[in-house]
Amino acid sequence: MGTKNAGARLTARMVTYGPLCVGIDPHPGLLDAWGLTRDADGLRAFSDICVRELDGAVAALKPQVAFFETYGAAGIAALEECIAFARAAGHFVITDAKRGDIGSTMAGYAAAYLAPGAPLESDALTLSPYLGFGSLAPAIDLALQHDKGLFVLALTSNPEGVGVQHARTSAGSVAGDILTQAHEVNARIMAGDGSACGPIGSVVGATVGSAPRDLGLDLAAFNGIHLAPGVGAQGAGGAECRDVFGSSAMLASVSRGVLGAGPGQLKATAERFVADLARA
Ligand SMILES: O=C(O)c1cc(=O)[nH]c(=O)n1[C@@H]1O[C@H](COP(=O)(O)O)[C@@H](O)[C@H]1O
Repeated sequence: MGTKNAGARLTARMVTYGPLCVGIDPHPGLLDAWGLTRDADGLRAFSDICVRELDGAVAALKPQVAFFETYGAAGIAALEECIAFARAAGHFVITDAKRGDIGSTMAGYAAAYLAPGAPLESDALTLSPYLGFGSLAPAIDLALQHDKGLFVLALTSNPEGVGVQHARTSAGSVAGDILTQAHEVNARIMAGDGSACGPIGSVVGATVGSAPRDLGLDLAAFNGIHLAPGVGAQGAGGAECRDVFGSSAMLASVSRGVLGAGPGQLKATAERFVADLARA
């Protein structure tokens, strides 16, 4: 194990570049708008532009696998190239696959994205804990073994998540239980490596408004990074991030809000989001 866990490494990047992650989400309409083809060549060109223009501008890049899977094997090959190129350029890559399964199947997903040398090896992976937080154990074990990061869905940015995530449990709420269990894993790792932040982050949408308060959650007490999608196209900005997260360690995630600006404008647009977050 290295000297700094993935959460601590990402924290250092957030200090250097600001708390912004840009999603590489090659929507078909964006491929059209960028003058690219709706195929693997288009995905490859789209990814290259994102990686090059956002070099030295953001703490992390987050390729969303769905937009690559659409094109089958050729799309997955483009995703492999996207991740490898971004990591080689020095980016911290959070692959957004929202994986969640059980036992050996979960282990398979984890190996795909977190094992050193795997074709899709990333710095971190998004996970869905809605088959039970404990079902994520194979991914957690592999992530800890190889100093990778995980982002576990807690309070997602979409309104449909409420019915599941706000459900009450004996200890509080489903989302609260997920944060608690992630916190416990982080505490163990931080005790071992002396870091101020653990490798298991959460996903809490910047659009969730008063939900954390309503559920009695103290996001600032969490010992990992909150990945906060919902900024930009889904309506949240710096002010909403401040209201939801206060002084928490928060990494705002924007896809269309940056990508919509088009080639040549990605860096300047990302910098405007960083400035808005800094003001808030
Ligand atoms: O895990 C995510 O990144 C995620 C979680 C969530 O609660 N909401 C959410 O929108 N996302 C992802 O964040 C991105 C949001 O894209 P934009 O709405 O275009 O900024 C998409 O790739 C979503 O899949």
